[in-house]
Amino acid sequence: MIISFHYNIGNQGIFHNSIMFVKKALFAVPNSKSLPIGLVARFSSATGDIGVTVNDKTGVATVKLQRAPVNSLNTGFLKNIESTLDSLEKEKARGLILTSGLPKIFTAGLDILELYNCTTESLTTFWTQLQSTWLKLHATSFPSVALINGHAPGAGCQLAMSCEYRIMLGPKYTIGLNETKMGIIAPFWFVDTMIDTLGPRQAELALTSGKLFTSSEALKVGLIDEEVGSEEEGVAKAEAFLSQYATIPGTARKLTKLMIREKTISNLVKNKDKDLKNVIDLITSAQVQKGLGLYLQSLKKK
Ligand SMILES: CCCCC/C=C\CCC/C=C/CC(=O)SCCNC(=O)CCNC(=O)[C@H](O)C(C)(C)COP(=O)(O)OP(=O)(O)OC[C@H]1O[C@@H](n2cnc3c(N)ncnc32)[C@H](O)[C@@H]1OP(=O)(O)O
Repeated sequence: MIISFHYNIGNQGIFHNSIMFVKKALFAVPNSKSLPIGLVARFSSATGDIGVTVNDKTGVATVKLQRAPVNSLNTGFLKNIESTLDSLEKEKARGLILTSGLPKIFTAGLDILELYNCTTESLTTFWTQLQSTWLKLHATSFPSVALINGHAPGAGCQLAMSCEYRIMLGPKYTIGLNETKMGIIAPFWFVDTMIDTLGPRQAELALTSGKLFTSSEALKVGLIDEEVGSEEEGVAKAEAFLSQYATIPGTARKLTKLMIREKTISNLVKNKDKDLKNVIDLITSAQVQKGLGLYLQSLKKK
C-alpha cells in the first residue's frame, strides 16, 4: 500500500507564497513491496520548477532544482527556493537533500541577466531576495546535504557551501566562487562562507584566482566531503549522512549548528543594507556592465 500526497507550491498568482499540503489519494500499487513511500510534490512556473519528494519513513526531503537551461538563480526562482524551505520547516522535515533536476548543472549561479542592464530598483529586489533565501538555507533547523550533480559556479557553490555536507558527482564538473574571473568581487558573506568551509588560506587562494575546482580538487581542499561516481551512490551517501541524526535530539543539533554559523549569519543580518549598496555601486558601474555584457556574449558564443 502506497500513500501518496501531493502538495502544490504556488509562487505566483493564487498560491503566492503558500504551500498547500493536500492529501490527494490513497491507492494500492499492485505487486509492489519496495516502492518508496513518500510525499511527492512538484510545482511549475515561469521562474523554475522545484520538485520535492519527502520520504515519510525518514522525513528527509529531496529538493530538485529545475530551471532550464542552467538553473540560474533569478528573483522568482530564489523566492521559490525560499518558499520551499519555509514549507519544509513548517512540516518539520528531518533532513534536506538539495540537488538538480537538470543534467550536467547543479546551478550556474546568479542569473547574469538580473545583473546586466538592471535598474537600481530591479537589482534591489533581486539582491534582497538572494540575501533572504541564503539566510534561510544557511540556518535551516534540519540537516542539509548538497548533492552536486553538475557544475556549481558562483552562487551555485555558495548554495552548496551553505548545506552541512557536500557530495559531488565526479569527475567532469566544477565548483567554486569564480567572481574575480568575471571582473567582479564576491560579496563579503560569500567570502565568509568560503572561509568557514576551507579556512582562510585556501579561501584566499580560491577567491583571488576565482578558481573552479574539479571534484577531486574540491575534495582535496575540503570544498566537498565526498566524491561519487553516480547519482545513485550520491543519494545513498546523502541518506547515510542524514540518518546519523535520527538519534540526535533536534534542538541540540540545531542550536549547535546555529552557534557555529552565528558569526557569518549575523554579519549579513547586521550589514544587509551596506551589502546592497556595495552591490548597486559595483554592478551598475559602466565598467562592470561592459564586462558583464562581454561575459554573456562569451557564454552565448560557445
Ligand atoms: C566591494 C563590494 C563587492 C560587492 C559585490 C558585488 C557584486 C556581487 C555579485 C557577484 C556575485 C556573483 C555570483 C554568481 O553566481 S555570478 C555567476 C557565476 N556563474 C557563471 O559564471 C556560470 C556561467 N556559465 C557557465 O559557465 C556555463 O553556462 C555552464 C554553467 C558551465 C553550463 O555550460 P553549458 O552546459 O555548455 O551551457 P551554456 O554555456 O551553453 O549555457 C546555456 C545557456 O545558459 C546561459 N547561461 C549560462 N550561465 C548563465 C548564468 N549564470 N546566467 C544567465 N544565463 C546563463 C548561456 O548564456 C546560454 O544561453 P543561450 O542558450 O541563450 O546561448
